[in-house]
Amino acid sequence: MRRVKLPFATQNEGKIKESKRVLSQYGIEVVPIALDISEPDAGSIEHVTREKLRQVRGMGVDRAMVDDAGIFFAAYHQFPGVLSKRVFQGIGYRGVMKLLAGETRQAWFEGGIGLLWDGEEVFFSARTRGRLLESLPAGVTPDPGFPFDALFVPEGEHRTLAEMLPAERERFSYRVVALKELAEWLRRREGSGNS
Ligand SMILES: O=c1[nH]c(=O)c2ncn([C@@H]3O[C@H](COP(=O)(O)OP(=O)(O)OP(=O)(O)O)[C@@H](O)[C@H]3O)c2[nH]1
Repeated sequence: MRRVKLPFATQNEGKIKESKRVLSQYGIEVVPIALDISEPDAGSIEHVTREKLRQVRGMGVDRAMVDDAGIFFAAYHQFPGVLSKRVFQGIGYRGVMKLLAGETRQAWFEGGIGLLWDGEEVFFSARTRGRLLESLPAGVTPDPGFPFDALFVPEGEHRTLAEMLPAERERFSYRVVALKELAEWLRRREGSGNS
């Protein structure tokens, strides 16, 4: 596939780093763009992702990617989900620990990626299951954009996502799964006839 530029409408540094790393392997150059998008505070990840895409389209952009993601605690119903950012900003690790005291630690991440490509809209999604530790492991400095990575141990692992190198983390990242699907879609779309 010839190199393509993919504008990414996000303010989250963690999402930018992860998507650049994955998509550069496919010849896709992620270019962050700052757009003023207001996020609905209810509904599914797919609903919020599609709503972000709708707003981007409304700004006259014809090629862009958006990402919406969140963590879901098995102890609660669809929570915090699309509210993950706001809930964490409000209650921090101390509040999360209180919410989960005496409850199942099972949790999953769910992420949606929306692609707007020459007027066409495509949605990709994936999940990663795991559990949340009862406290932050010693020596881990949480990434402000990905605070739950510091507590989240994916199924089949004993380390948190934050303790893994980026390349190791790829095996467990729902975002990477969705990004790879997006890359394959773009390869099919842009691939033929190009070097
Ligand atoms: O530990 C984490 N590892 C991840 O991989 C991850 N992905 C999402 N999240 C959390 O869920 C919120 C979603 O927020 P979100 O999708 O609304 O994004 P955001 O507002 O940060 O950026 P934007 O893309 O909307 O500009 C984020 O703030 C984080 O708290 C993650 N936490």
